[in-house]
Amino acid sequence: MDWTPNSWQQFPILQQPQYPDAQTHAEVLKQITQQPPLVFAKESERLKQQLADVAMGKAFLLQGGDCAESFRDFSANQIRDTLKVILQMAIVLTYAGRKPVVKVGRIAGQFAKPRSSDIETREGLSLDSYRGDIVNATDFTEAARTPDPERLLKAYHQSTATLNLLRSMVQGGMADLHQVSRWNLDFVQGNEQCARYQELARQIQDTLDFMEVCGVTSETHPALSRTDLYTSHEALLLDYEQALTRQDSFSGQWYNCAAHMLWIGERTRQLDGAHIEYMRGIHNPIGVKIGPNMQADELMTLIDRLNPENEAGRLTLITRMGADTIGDKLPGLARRVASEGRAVVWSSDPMHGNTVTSGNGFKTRSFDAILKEIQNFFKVLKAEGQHPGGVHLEMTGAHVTECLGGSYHVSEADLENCYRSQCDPRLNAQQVLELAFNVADCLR
Ligand SMILES: O=C[C@H](O)[C@H](O)COP(=O)(O)O
Ligand SMILES: C=C(OP(=O)(O)O)C(=O)O
Repeated sequence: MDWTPNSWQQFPILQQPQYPDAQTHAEVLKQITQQPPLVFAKESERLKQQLADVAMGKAFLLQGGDCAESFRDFSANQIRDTLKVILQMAIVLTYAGRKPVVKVGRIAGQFAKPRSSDIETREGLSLDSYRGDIVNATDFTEAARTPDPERLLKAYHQSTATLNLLRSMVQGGMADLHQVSRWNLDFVQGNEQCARYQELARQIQDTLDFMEVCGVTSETHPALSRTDLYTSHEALLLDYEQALTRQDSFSGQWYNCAAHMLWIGERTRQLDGAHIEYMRGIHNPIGVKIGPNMQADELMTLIDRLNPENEAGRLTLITRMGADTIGDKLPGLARRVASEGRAVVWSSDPMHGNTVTSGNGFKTRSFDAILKEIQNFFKVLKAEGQHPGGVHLEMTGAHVTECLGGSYHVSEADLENCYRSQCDPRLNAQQVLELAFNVADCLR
């Protein structure tokens, strides 16, 4: 069947808000259709080429950022801190793995959340579940939980402002390797990771000093002072994604211009569903979450639909199976993908299969389970002769206490100190750096 940006409307769809004010919803979508794109097709193609290197084992993918961006926490400092923690993790991984690290943020558009239940009930009152700031608000009142179409426009504008600042920061000097040892390490002071990071920074500085003597500086080699940071989000609200789907004037191909990379969530990847239909037609690099119930035949059909040309870099399979389940479930899938010669990036999301409720009622994840899922991911793929290509993390540069453990030993009692996530628990900056050193050990 021919694909068009709206052909998904002919297919069954899950996880969409029901807007009581349908007219305003239609008007807002029309306005978004007239807004400028956030990214260009050529940038998405460049990311696809870099992901092709990941698929071939020549680079590593780091994808991370907020569970859900929020209107409340939107600020320059928050964007800077998230970027910083992505760059720091990337430096640790680059140095350890001796391979380029492709950096993709869950940022500048990661607003919409799929939920396990459409309804939340508290003390006998049932309201719509919170679905991300792009849809409704967290307060438990009928007004706050009613989907408000104006939020689509607000999310679009916040995404553009976020991306604008990110572009300035990564091109304007913040990613300069010479800065690396000078970055304010407040967030790791006193922690054993601080000494490890400073030692790494010292080694990089030594190398840079040597290169400078040889005439290689940021001026002669701008790559030392700049980097690429790509954006990504879950393509969940298809009417919003459609409004930002544009035809490239050079190639005539369609691209989602709201982000460089989009992924399909575990809850919306039905083979005959609207999300697969939409994603098959856009030419961006795309990801799909692979939970523990995925069967090998189903996975092969999914790959055929989403990447019929077997283009390397087009498709990233993001496993999220649970630390204790991945060892049983992934080998069969990896073997089948390899035996049929499919060029995919394998990436590990160690967050979504390890969510638990703490004794004191917080939705949380333990650092140990997160690390264990990544270690098992590496173990399985190496045993199957496949490249463990990347990690996909919910993380923040802020000092939150949302995930348990790590070398600061965040305990159940600590969770209430700074639990700010509006949906799922994120790793904080210390936990990210600690995880980076552990992933680096896997890469070596
Ligand atoms: O981030 C992912 C999902 O939106 C989230 O895990 C769903 O959470 P729920 O099971 O509380 O709805
Ligand atoms: C919803 C998410 O994940 P999953 O689809 O794997 O549950 C997510 O990554 O935000």
